Amino acid sequence: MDGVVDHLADERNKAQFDVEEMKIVWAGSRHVFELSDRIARLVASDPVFRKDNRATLSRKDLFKNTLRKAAHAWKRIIELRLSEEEASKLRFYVDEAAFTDLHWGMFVPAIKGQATEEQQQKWLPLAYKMQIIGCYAQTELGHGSNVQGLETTATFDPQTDEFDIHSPTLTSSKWWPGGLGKVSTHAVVYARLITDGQEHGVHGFIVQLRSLDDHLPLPGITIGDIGMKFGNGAYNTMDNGVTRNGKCVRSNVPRQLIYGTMVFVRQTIVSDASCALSRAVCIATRYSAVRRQFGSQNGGVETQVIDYKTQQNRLFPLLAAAYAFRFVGEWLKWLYTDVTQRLQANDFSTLPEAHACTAGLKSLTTTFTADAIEECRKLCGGHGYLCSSGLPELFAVYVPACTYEGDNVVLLLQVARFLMKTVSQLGSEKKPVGTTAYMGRVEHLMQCRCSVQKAEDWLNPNTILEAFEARTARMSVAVAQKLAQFANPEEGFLELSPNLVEASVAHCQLIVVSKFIEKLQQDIPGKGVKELLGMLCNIYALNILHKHLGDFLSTGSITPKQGSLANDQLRSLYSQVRPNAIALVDAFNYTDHYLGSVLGRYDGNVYPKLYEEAWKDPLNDSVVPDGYHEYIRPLLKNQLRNARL
Ligand SMILES: CCCCCCCCCCCCCCC/C=C/C(=O)SCCNC(=O)CCNC(=O)[C@H](O)C(C)(C)COP(=O)(O)OP(=O)(O)OC[C@H]1O[C@@H](n2cnc3c(N)ncnc32)[C@H](O)[C@@H]1OP(=O)(O)O
Ligand SMILES: Cc1cc2nc3c(=O)[nH]c(=O)nc-3n(C[C@H](O)[C@H](O)[C@H](O)COP(=O)(O)OP(=O)(O)OC[C@H]3O[C@@H](n4cnc5c(N)ncnc54)[C@H](O)[C@@H]3O)c2cc1C
Repeated sequence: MDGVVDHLADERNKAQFDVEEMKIVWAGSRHVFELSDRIARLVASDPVFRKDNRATLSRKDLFKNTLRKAAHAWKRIIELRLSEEEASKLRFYVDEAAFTDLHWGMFVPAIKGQATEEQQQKWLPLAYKMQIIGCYAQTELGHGSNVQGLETTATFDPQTDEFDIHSPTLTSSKWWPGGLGKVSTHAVVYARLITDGQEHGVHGFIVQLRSLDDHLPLPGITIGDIGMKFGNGAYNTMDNGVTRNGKCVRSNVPRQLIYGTMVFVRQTIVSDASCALSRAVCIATRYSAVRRQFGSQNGGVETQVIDYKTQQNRLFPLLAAAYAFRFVGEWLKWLYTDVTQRLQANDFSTLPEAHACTAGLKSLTTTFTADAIEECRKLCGGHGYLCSSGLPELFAVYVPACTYEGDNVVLLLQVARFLMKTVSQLGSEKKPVGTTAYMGRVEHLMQCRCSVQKAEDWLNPNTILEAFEARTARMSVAVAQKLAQFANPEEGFLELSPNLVEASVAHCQLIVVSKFIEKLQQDIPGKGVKELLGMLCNIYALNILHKHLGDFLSTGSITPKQGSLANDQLRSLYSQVRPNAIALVDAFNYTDHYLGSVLGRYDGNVYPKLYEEAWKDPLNDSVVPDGYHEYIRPLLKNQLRNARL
């Protein structure tokens, strides 16, 4: 900030906690903080990684530009001998959806998680050196959610010792895989395995798609891009592909390990949610402190919009959620590491819980984040609608996260199956453990009474936890009792699916709240850091309680009076967080390059930069627009009408 006026300096001076220490908490460790900081600055200072022109480029130019950036990123990774961790941070800060996301995020993990030792030795070195580029080809035109409904077949031919991958119908074309359309040379293709005329369900196969010499599709394979997607720029940097037919290489994988890749990717999506959410919140918070409307007395300054309680009521729960998702993401990473170690030792016992947690939290955090980005746009008023605010593009890139890697409702129904199984086993030998351990106290939770008598009582973490546990246990038991009335359980499951989804949401919210509370039990250094995190935890929990008051009241988990007291406490928490708001978003340590927003600039110098940015639009290249002579001038001169007379 040397030599630059900091318009947010007063705000930064108000902070009541140690921002530098909060940066470490947010990053996860001092090591990660220092590494991220160094790589973020490296990317921000490199002109090739410029991204402020994305919204105005044509699809072809946009895509070529993405290829250029990906190639440059790889060059820098090699030149600087970056570690895997540094390289992945570099791709993160380049901040452009690209084929590399699928290569590193799905193709490599799928091989690592599903291929045999021999296959890994063959394919991983090629993939690590990017001598082959891979994608993940599961979804078809006709089926995405229903994986068992995929139509592509892989028939083993003992004569040639090969699998013949065949898409017999239009609907069996692979449709959506990122990177498939124009770039990938290889894919992990999911197909129904057939040997000796017998079917063995869906398996993954490594298939070469394109020649490594001239990039042309191999014989029998038709490939292309599926067309423009939502939003200009945004996800259109990605070539989502369609492909049909194909001869094949060889592979075969242990059935259950296919699930491991989905568990892994969903876990990473939860961590990514906190990044996208914190980014939107950072923009909206800084701008809310810069923007002033109304309230001026005798010609004095107007009120900063962040001081309006309605603005705080919309913004601060999103800020709190960004931190909450960060911590639940950390925990989920631990859970994933644990389940992976067990899977390697052929222990599948914790897979159902890992599946339920990753599926449920992926659904909860992405739905919330997509809605929150849009709310942040509205929090920025009219200027939020400008591409230079960064929010429209962020929304367009982010919103498909609610669909990819499992539609969010379909995933909540998976959680519901797990919950219903847990409830049905209550009272048996099998005790609920992990995230469902609270069900072990179901008798208490069905009849306990919330003890809150005054607003401050809601600051007690045990009180919050018990209210959330009671709500979830009661909703789950109620729907399980309704299910039991159906002669056919599958029919009952379909009929009651909206109630089941609601119980799943409650369960997932409970997980997030409980992991935030657990985080606060750790030793957290730095003046005021733990106190601020405690406030955010309470805001996250009490805001959910307020938004889902119907659940809490109808289950009798709290009384209407206690609901009202929770709301009073929320307002008081907003006042306490207010002076710390800017510092809390500074703790994300985002560069202006990464934020990509004039409204969210670190220095708060919004108006001159908005003005400057507007002049850069290609429409302003000429004062008189193209088309004036054909269409505007004749109108103004009434020439068309005169011609008719
Ligand atoms: C501003 C600029 C910003 C720029 C940012 C740039 C960054 C952007 C980067 C973005 C990159 C994003 C890349 C996106 C890539 C997307 C990839 C994809 O989408 S890949 C395709 C993913 N597809 C799915 O997820 C399909 C969803 N469907 C399923 O997962 C399953 O089929 C199902 C969960 C719906 C289950 O179906 P069902 O037929 O009912 O069950 P099954 O027979 O399959 O299984 C029965 C049994 O298994 C258990 N199960 C199911 N799944 C799992 C699992 N994953 N792990 C463990 N166990 C699982 C299930 O519970 C059943 O158990 P049971 O005990 O029998 O009850
Ligand atoms: C940007 C993007 C990138 C993608 N990248 C990849 C990729 O790299 N590789 C890949 O293989 N795939 C990819 N996909 C595909 C993605 O995984 C699927 O679109 C996703 O799994 C959802 O499946 P679907 O499209 O079949 O939705 P559908 O299942 O057709 O969903 C349509 C509607 O039906 C509802 N529904 C479906 N089943 C049920 C049910 N049982 N009960 C109640 N409601 C139900 C859903 O909630 C939804 O509202 C990508 C998709 C997008 C948008």
